[in-house]
Amino acid sequence: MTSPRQYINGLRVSRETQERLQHFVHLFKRWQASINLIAPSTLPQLWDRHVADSLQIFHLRPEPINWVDLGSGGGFPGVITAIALAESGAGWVHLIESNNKKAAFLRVALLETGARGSVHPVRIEEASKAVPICDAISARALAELPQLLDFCLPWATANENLRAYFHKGRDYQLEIDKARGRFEFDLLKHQSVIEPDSVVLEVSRIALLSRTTG
Ligand SMILES: C[S@@+](CC[C@H](N)C(=O)[O-])C[C@H]1O[C@@H](n2cnc3c(N)ncnc32)[C@H](O)[C@@H]1O
Repeated sequence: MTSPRQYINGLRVSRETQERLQHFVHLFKRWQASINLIAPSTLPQLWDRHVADSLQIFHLRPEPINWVDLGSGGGFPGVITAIALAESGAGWVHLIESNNKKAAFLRVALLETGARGSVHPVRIEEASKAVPICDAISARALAELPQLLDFCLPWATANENLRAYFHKGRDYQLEIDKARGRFEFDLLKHQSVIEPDSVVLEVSRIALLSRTTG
């Protein structure tokens, strides 16, 4: 897919959101020429592989809430979620990205698309000091599930209704099994609308069992 349309991989998108997404893609391509925001080989599939993949998360939880996106990189899914929220005029996405060049891009992208979000150029391990409470966490292409759950703990402790959304590839069951050894959590698996083998894991009631690996 090379241009936005009303349905992006079956996910409905309003004209206003389409226009903001189109502007984001335009900016993204300009910045990608000078800093590596994504693997260059995936640039031709920017809409399907990155934008639509990110939109899946918003479609699972479209109500205006306080999000934290860990390791936002070039803005997937954090900026896309912040753009999707813009129409409602409520809710907010906190983008956590420690790389200064990427953080600079994210700031420009949020500003120029009128998205509802802000950038925190800090390590994830420190981020709950800047954003102590949230309703939802997302992370894509960042780490295996046990590490992601570890990152979520400060927010899960502060809000027992926290839900986290993680894009995962075909080896997701292996990661779930590893995580079960260290954490208690409830889990829903959503089949990806982009990649047949992939899922979005929705995790809630996250609690640490043990810090040791046995
Ligand atoms: C592989 S990229 C994925 C980016 C984006 N989520 C995506 O799906 O395209 C991981 C990003 O997380 C950031 N990152 C990794 N570890 C981090 C940490 N501990 N604190 C803050 N950012 C981190 C990196 O700088 C990088 O931009």
